Amino acid sequence: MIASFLAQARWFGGKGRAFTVTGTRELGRLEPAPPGPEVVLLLVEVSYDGTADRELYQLPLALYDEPQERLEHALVGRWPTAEDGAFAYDAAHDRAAMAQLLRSFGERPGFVRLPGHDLDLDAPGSLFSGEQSNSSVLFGEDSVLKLFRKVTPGENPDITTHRVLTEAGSPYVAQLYGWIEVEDLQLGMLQQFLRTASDGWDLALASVRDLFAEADLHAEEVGGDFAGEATRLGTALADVHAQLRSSFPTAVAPAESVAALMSERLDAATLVVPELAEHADAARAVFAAMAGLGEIPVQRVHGDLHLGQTLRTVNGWKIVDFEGEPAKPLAERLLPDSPWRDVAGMTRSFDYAPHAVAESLPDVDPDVLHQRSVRAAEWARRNRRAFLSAYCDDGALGATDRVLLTAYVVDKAVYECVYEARNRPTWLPIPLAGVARLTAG
Ligand SMILES: Nc1ncnc2c1ncn2[C@@H]1O[C@H](COP(=O)(O)OP(=O)(O)O)[C@@H](O)[C@H]1O
Ligand SMILES: O=P(O)(O)O[C@H]1O[C@H](CO)[C@@H](O[C@H]2O[C@H](CO)[C@@H](O)[C@H](O)[C@H]2O)[C@H](O)[C@H]1O
Repeated sequence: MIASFLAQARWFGGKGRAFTVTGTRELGRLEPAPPGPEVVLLLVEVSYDGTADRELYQLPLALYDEPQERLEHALVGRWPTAEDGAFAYDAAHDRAAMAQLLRSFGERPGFVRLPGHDLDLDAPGSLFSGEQSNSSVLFGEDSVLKLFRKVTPGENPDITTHRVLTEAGSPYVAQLYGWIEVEDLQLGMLQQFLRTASDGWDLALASVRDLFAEADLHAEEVGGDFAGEATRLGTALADVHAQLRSSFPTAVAPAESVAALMSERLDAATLVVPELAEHADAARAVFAAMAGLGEIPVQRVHGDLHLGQTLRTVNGWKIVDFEGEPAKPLAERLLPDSPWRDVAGMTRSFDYAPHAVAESLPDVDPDVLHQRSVRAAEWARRNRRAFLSAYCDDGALGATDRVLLTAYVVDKAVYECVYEARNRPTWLPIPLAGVARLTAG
């Protein structure tokens, strides 16, 4: 029953692989506060058939004696109890269960609350993003609880990075209010709800649509020009990187080993996306150029930055989700990395946005298609330049930085090919064309 629930959940990372649920463990129970349910903090172990791979997922359950029609879509199955067996629902979808979780902050061991914010413990909860790697529940207009779905023992970088930036007073993140920690598992993160936020990805798409609607104008001439925002994003990222450099350990890494990892990732990606093979030699040449750079500085970074991880508020841009690439093992996500990885992530996003809009438009004659692709490239170039220039504090990118950035951009586009093949196959052409362009000539 749990296996079939997992298989259809967007946040389940094992989609497309044969797996078995090899264990469940209760991490705790929150007593019912009638008419609310009993909440079981459940950990599910998943093993992938024919491999030694194992993963842990958090599936908090709301147990009710009677079926709950309003929660039908979140039914996990029947759960054994002393009596007949309860109806078990994914608790993230249940307001009453989430209210119990919120009220536990500062009350129950493991529900850690940071000072500095008068938390509204009675705010009503509603799931506002169940379609991501994790599930986020909004409490009134006060706070957001992100329940981590795939969990690994040890530090969760989303919590520790937010904590450091909150304590340093960074204006570029939502303030951390607390977290849930049971044994050595960090299960959830409670933070400031950014009430006035607009998603950076949505704003970028709106800007591109504005450009496409004005056949005779250039990107800088349309009302929805995004370059000012791209500039502010560059400033925000530079500031966050500087803060992370001063708060977490820094080091240097041999460029040769980083380049070797990129090549390995390319080999693995080519098995999933065979179309990458024709660009593999050119991509390896990009990585080889980087390998010759000696040692490169590394530090705590975001790790999976793209426009969808940025929110525009009345108080400027905020960066969210410091968990790193969802597919990477935790140990790897905690390692210091090059800040160019984040810059590359944004660079790729500036390429994605115009091409995602172009892909969504109905097919038309070749001249229009050509014109659209020229204008998509123009939008991407303009915003990439604005972002980079602000990131470098209006200075130009040095030759070494350019080589590094190019390698990280290619690496990111290769990663995206695998991500799209697994999650949104119709979008695969976007990063694939990116790899082709980046490695051409
Ligand atoms: N503090 C916040 N306030 C308002 N919205 C937020 C906040 N944090 C994240 N979001 C929104 O929720 C979405 C999911 O958050 P994110 O941290 O990226 O979760 P996931 O790990 O599931 O991808 C983001 O795209 C953003 O739009
Ligand atoms: O937000 P997540 O941490 O789950 O990141 C994953 O999903 C992203 C898509 O939601 C994916 O981003 C890719 O698509 C974006 C448009 O939807 C685009 O802006 C990004 O540039 C592109 O990488 C991300 O790679 C993946 O890790």
